Amino acid sequence: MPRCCVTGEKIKSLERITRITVRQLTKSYGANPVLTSIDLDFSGGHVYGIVGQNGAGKTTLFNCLAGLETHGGTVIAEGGRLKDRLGFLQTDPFMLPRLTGREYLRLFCKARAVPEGDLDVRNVFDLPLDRYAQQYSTGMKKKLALQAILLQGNEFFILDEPYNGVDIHSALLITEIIRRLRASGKVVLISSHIFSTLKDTCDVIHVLDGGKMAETVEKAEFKRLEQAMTDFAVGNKLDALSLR
Ligand SMILES: Nc1ncnc2c1ncn2[C@@H]1O[C@H](COP(=O)(O)OP(=O)(O)OP(=O)(O)O)[C@@H](O)[C@H]1O
Repeated sequence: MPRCCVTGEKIKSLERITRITVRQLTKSYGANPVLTSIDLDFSGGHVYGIVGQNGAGKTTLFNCLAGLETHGGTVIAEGGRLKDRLGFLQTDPFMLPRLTGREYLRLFCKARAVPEGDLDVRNVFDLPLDRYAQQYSTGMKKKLALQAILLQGNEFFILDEPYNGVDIHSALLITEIIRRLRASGKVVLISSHIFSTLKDTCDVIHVLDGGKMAETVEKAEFKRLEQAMTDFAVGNKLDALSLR
């Protein structure tokens, strides 16, 4: 049967994002270059970390990959249309007023035409689903937004600071979720300002510096990267405080 005749549901199950290729991605705000000639390769079953100082361009890169910003260069996905298979957890997820957590999850499921199932059973973060999501705490909003993109069954996950604001149990759960996404062949891209969270989950860490990809580090080299970052961050700055 030709692919175009299969029902929408079946087409979805055939699609699998196996590889994403980013070439010469460039972004400027006015005359201000923010990302310069970024080349990246992502493949299924891998977790990629992005680190960089505040303002290095991580969120801008994510917005470009998610199609929320115009940019130069190309983002090519093999195996399906990226925007139909992308789950983007933003740093501060936006919640519409007067929408409960349950309605938020339903909206995301409807948007992808996937069954929502029993949301109380699937409420892995124990969120108060019948409260207005806008009134959730920072960590609760983050967990609700993550839950929503997981329910959608996406193939490519961009997690912008997924641990930001969440409690210790949720952080442990998120780490396990990321491991399982990798095990089931998904592509996961994470940014975090806490090195240990990346060390635990990533296969590769990309270092973004002033909008340029400065370094790509494999797992075997994470310790060296952590030490280099610590040396750079601390240096002799604390001498002035006479801390020992
Ligand atoms: N809409 C915008 N208009 C103009 N400049 C912007 C805009 N969004 C971001 N920038 C600039 O682009 C640069 C990169 O910002 P971005 O938010 O991508 O950095 P980041 O690495 O995610 O930082 P952080 O770690 O603080 O979240 C910064 O200099 C920022 O001021």
